[in-house]
This record gives sequence, C-alpha cells and structure tokens, in this order.
Amino acid sequence: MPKSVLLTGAGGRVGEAILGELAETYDWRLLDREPLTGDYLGKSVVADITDEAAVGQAMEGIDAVIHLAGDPRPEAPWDSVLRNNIDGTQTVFETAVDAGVDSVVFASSNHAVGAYETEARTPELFRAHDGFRLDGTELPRPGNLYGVSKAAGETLGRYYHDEHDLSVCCVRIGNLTKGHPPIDYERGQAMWLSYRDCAHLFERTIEADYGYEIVYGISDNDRKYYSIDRAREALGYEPQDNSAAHD
Ligand SMILES: NC(=O)C1=CN([C@@H]2O[C@H](COP(=O)(O)OP(=O)(O)OC[C@H]3O[C@@H](n4cnc5c(N)ncnc54)[C@H](O)[C@@H]3O)[C@@H](O)[C@H]2O)C=CC1
Ligand SMILES: O=C1O[C@H](COP(=O)(O)O)[C@@H](O)[C@H](O)[C@H]1O
Repeated sequence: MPKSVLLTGAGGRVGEAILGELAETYDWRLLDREPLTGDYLGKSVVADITDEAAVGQAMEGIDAVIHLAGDPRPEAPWDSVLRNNIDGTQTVFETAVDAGVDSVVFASSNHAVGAYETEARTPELFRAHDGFRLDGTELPRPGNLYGVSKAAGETLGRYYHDEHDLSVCCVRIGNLTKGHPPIDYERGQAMWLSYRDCAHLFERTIEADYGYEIVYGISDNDRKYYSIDRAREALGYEPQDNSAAHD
C-alpha cells in the first residue's frame, strides 16, 4: 500500500516540482490556504497552517508530512515569518506527534546559512574552483529574518525528534528553478535545484530511515558550496542535474 503523505503548501513551486513527478507514488493529502487548481481537488484541504484543529484533522491517518507552507520571501517581515513560518511549523510538529505520524520533512532554506557568504568569500565562493563547503553540521548563520525563521524551524525539529522520537529531516533548499538554472546569477547557479532532483530528494526523505537530519537540497552543480554528501549518505540522494551543463 502506498504511504499516506500530507503535503503542506502544496499549491506552490516546490509542491509543483514534487507532485509533477510523484503524484502517483503516494496517497497524497494536499493542504494549502489557497484552493488548489488542477487534478488534485479531491484530496485537498484548504486551511491555514496555524489552525491547529484543521491541521490536526489533516494529520489523521498520515504516515509522513512534507511541510512546505510558509512565507518564502527572503525579505519577509518579522510578523509574517513569526506567524507563517515559526508558529505554523510548531503547529505541524505538535499535531504530527499527536497523530502518531512517523516523519516530518521540513522545507528549510539556504537563507538559514546565508551570512556565511561574507564579503571576503564572495564571489569566489560561487565558482567551481573554490573548495569552501557547508555540510549541515555548521551552526545556522541567517542573513535575514526569513533565515532566522528557517533556523527556528530546524531547532523545533530537533526538539520534536529528541523529545518525541519523531523522525525529522530538514532540507536546506537552494534555488529551485524550472527547466534551467537561473541566468546571470552565480549564486543561484551554485545552489540550483532542478525540478526532477527536487522530487527525487523529497521521495528519498519519505523512503529513508533516519532520526534527525539537516541536508542541503541542491543539484550536483560544479559550482556548489553546499556539500550533498550527507543527503547521499543518509537518504540515498542521487541527483542527475548540474548547472554547469547549461553554461
Ligand atoms: N522555491 C525555492 O527555491 C525555495 C523554497 N524554500 C521553502 O520551500 C517552501 C515552499 O516554497 P515555494 O513553493 O517556493 O513557495 P510558494 O510561495 O510558491 O508556495 C508556498 C505555498 O504555501 C502556501 N502557504 C503560505 N503560507 C501558508 C499558511 N500560513 N497556511 C497554509 N498555506 C500557506 C501558499 O499559499 C503557497 O501555495 C517554503 O517554506 C520556502 O521557504 C526554501 C528554499 C528555496
Ligand atoms: O529560500 C529561498 O531561497 C531561494 C534562493 O534565494 P535567492 O535570495 O538567491 O533568490 C529563493 O528564490 C526562494 O524564494 C526562497 O524561498
């Protein structure tokens, strides 16, 4: 029997990449505060992620959660990230534990570690010859309040794993762009995540056994300054794309 997976923020870009490849792989329940359009209407729940009762109901009978819903803007103001990203994520973890869900996958971000891109390191950091790597064991170092909210989500995940034995995987997603890497944007090329690698990575987060993980979600780009070794080791991630192939 396919696993039952709750996908929050299903109507967005990351949701599109995941469902584009994996629509038939799982028994999906799709949650978004906006009504979804397309073929998924029968399985959708319209609710705000901060609505504990509605999210709790959406968790019933669910094996795994992929939690994408939130404010994705790097320039988002505090009131928005506090409500949508921090309160909303705490609601997801708490209701997942109450419902006996096995695992929660949290959409973290490159912006949780954006301040490692110091003036001294850039732009060399974005180039293939540069050997600097972040591997997920470093402390968060956000460059904006949105990044702070993602670091908070990772810490909430750590707590719910340690205290409630929930399996938690935080994916520090790079730059998801459809079809090709961002053009004339070295940073974006270094952290490009193709749609098919995105779907494959999230499939691995559903299939693999783990306790608590932080991994980087990028394709196998020559320019990378995020290591994908942990995603390979812990999840069996095998990306197929590389932004250098589009130069
Ligand atoms: N697209 C990218 O390159 C990256 C995305 N991420 C993260 O991945 C997640 C998804 O991002 P995208 O799909 O690009 O964003 P998006 O804006 O395209 O989709 C987000 C979806 O979440 C829903 N949503 C927002 N707040 C909600 C709430 N309070 N309750 C219920 N639904 C809510 C929106 O209606 C939307 O459909 C976000 O958490 C974002 O921070 C992280 C790094 C990079
Ligand atoms: O977390 C996110 O990161 C990507 C890449 O960041 P950018 O500052 O280089 O654009 C961003 O596109 C996405 O909207 C955001 O959620």
